[in-house]
Amino acid sequence: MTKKVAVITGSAGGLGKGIALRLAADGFAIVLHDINKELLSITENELKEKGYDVIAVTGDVRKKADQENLVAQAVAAFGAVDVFINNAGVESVEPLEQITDDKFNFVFDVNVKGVLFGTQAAAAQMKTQATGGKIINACSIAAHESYEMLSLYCASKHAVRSFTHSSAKELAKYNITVNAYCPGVAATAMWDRIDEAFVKYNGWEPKQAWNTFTKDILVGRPQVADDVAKLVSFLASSDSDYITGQTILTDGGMVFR
Ligand SMILES: NC(=O)c1ccc[n+]([C@@H]2O[C@H](COP(=O)([O-])OP(=O)(O)OC[C@H]3O[C@@H](n4cnc5c(N)ncnc54)[C@H](O)[C@@H]3O)[C@@H](O)[C@H]2O)c1
Repeated sequence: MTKKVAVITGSAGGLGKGIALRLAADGFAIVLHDINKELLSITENELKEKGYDVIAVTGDVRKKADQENLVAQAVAAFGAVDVFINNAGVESVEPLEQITDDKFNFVFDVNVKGVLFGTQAAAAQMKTQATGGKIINACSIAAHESYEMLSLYCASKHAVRSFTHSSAKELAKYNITVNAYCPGVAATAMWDRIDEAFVKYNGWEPKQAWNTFTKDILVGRPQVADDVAKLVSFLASSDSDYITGQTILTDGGMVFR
C-alpha cells in the first residue's frame, strides 16, 4: 500500500518538527518545509537517518508561489497530498501602543495570509484526489482567549480560528476536512523569544513570563512538542474523519471552552 503524504509548514524545528517526527512514525511520507534552509536541512537528515520517507522544501508561507511550489514538490515526490498542516507561525509581544504598521503586516502575513495561501494550494490539489484530504491549522489558546502584551498574536490566531470554520464549510463538498490544534505553553524557540520580550517591555526576570504562564497548568507541567503531535496525529488519521471545523485545545488545562 502506498504511504499517505503529510506536508508540514514551519517544520525545521519546534512543534512542526515534533509533528513531522510523529507523523513519520505513524507511517506518513513527510514533506518538511521552512524558511530556515540550514535548520531544515539538519532536520531532513535527522528524519532520513531514522529511515523515514522525507523531502524538504524551502519556502516562505507568505508567498503564494512558494506554497504552490511546496504542493507541487510533494506531489512530484510522493504522488499526493493527503494531509497539509499550516503550522508556521510567529509570535508578537509588545504593548498595544507600540505595534507598528510593519509589525502588524508581518504577523498577519505569516499567521493569517500564510494559512490562507497554504489552504488554497492544498485544496487545489486535494480537490483532484478521490480521497480528498485533511487540512490542519496551528491555532493556539490565543485563538480562544486574549492576553495583554499579546494582542497582535491573539488577533492573528483568532483569525486562524475563523478561517478554520469558514474553510471547513467551503471545502466539505470536496471531502476535505479542516481542523486546528490549539497548544498552550510549549518549550520552543518561540517561547524563548516571548520570555525575552517580557524582560524587555515589563522589566521581568528571565523565565518569569514562562513561570507565570505555566504555574497553573492543571496537569502540572509545561507542554512538549509530542503533546501537540499526539493531537495532530489523531487529526491526520481516519479516526478523525467525522470531525471538521473544530479548533481543539491541547493545553494541559488552561483555557476552558
Ligand atoms: N510554542 C507554543 O507554546 C505555541 C503555543 C500555541 C501555538 N503555537 C503555534 O504553533 C506553531 C509552531 O510554533 P513553535 O513554537 O514551534 O514556533 P517556532 O518559532 O519554534 O518554530 C516555527 C517555525 O516556523 C518557521 N517559519 C517562521 N516563519 C516562516 C515563514 N514565513 N515561512 C516558513 N516557515 C516559517 C520558523 O523558521 C520555525 O522553524 C505556530 O503557529 C505557533 O503560533 C505555539
